[in-house]
Amino acid sequence: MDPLTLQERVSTIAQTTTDLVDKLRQVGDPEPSFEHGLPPSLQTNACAGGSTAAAALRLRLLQQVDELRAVLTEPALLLTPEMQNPSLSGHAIVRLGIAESFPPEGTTVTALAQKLRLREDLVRRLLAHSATYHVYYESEPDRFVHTAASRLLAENPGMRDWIRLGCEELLPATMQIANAILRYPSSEEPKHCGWNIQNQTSEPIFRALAGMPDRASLFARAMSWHAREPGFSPRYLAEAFPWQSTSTLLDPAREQSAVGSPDDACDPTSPHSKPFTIVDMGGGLGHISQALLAHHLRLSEAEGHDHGTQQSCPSQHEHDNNQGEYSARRPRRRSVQCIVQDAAQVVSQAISTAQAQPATDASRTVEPRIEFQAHDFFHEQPVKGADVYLLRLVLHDWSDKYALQILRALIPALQPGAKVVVNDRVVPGRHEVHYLVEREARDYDMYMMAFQNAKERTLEDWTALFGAADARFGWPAVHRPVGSGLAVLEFTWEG
Ligand SMILES: C[S@@+](CC[C@H](N)C(=O)[O-])C[C@H]1O[C@@H](n2cnc3c(N)ncnc32)[C@H](O)[C@@H]1O
Repeated sequence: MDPLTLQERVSTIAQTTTDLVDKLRQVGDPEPSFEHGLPPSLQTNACAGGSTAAAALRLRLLQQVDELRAVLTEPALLLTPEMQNPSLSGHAIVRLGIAESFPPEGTTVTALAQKLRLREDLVRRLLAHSATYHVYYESEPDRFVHTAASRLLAENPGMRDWIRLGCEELLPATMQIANAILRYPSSEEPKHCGWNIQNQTSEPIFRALAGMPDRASLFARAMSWHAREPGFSPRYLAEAFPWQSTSTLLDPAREQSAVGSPDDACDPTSPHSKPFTIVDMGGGLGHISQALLAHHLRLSEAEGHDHGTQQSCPSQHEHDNNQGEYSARRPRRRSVQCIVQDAAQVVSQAISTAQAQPATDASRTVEPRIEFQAHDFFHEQPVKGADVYLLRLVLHDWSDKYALQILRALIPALQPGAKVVVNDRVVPGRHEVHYLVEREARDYDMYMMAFQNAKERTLEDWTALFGAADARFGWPAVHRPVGSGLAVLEFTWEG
């Protein structure tokens, strides 16, 4: 426990504030405000840490202010935040259509209530409650205008879906965690969790939702919005991805040799002449594979290669005549192909979504390198000998019992040196990070517990899981991109 006095806390807050303001001035950004929200240099996932110096200072300030606030709060109120939160009015504001009907220029309560055919006093009370959380601002009696938060609510359907998902599915399920544990104390079954008790069904959530199209659709929309949050951008994975089949993230010398010489790339008998194959297991609609391929194309272009596809190999004559020059050239990157696997119905949706989208230059280059394949990851992996098997936000959906089954079903496909890349949350260890950073991961751990009897994992949990699946998975290379909510763990199959 931190023994700082109030005066010391305030002094550190003042110092961090001064540093932050200086940093914003240096980059020419305005200060944050309720009206406009955060300036560009601060727009990152607060709890994942900052990708800029200003964002890191903002995170430090939030932590210091949170501690000051908590130390000044009555313990009884620390224990009952659910009794005081913006969702008390926010959910109704979303469900009743107030959020999207609120005009950009602001409105009187009377006009808004008439437009929505709602009782005026109810609309007034909902907005007034929300305004105490800086969502709307009462600029004069009975007239409200937007803040940055309410504008986001008005303009962004994904934000509204996320609020509904939280209030209608997540929170009610967490309130049944204790009942689930009492009823099934040692179960690892997905159907024995809070969500099932709340919804009085013995079907695991995703199977049950298949029979509830409206709720399934809300779930899918909210999750895909959440996945686009800055801390979940696929670019973090793309940048940390082991692009060379035998490289490690931490060993540039090996990485260099693994790229292969130009001769390797052009020798059909060399392993470097085959496309680098990524199997994106539980890859949904293929959005992560698309991002990986687009990143790889940029890498190849930056290195002056022809997208890494048709590698322009010299003729024997050119080769003989230009041996010195040729050897001095930069190594080539292998071309990349992705195989996106998911449940059959998701794969059909992925194919029809891809066909419905208008072709762009980027999609014309990326899409031929993506193949969709229906595959249940509890059954033996059909794609043998790929370079990378990617599990992004997949294993956290499953208890250890089922995560082990997924990993063991993969083993027959693995060749020595193959990578299994996990892009998932790593719950920080004790005192490893500030508690606000840990809190976010632990909040999600509670949701996973309530949903599928699943879990978020610490690094020890991840290594123990892979070790229990098979000792040949080895020790992971761990990459924690700054600003990302997810880590990249790279296990190399030692075969
Ligand atoms: C949380 S989503 C992650 C999607 C994607 N990897 C991403 O990072 O956005 C989990 C995915 O696992 C898929 N899934 C669930 N059970 C599966 C199974 N038995 N076999 C294959 N895919 C499955 C779901 O359909 C869903 O697309």
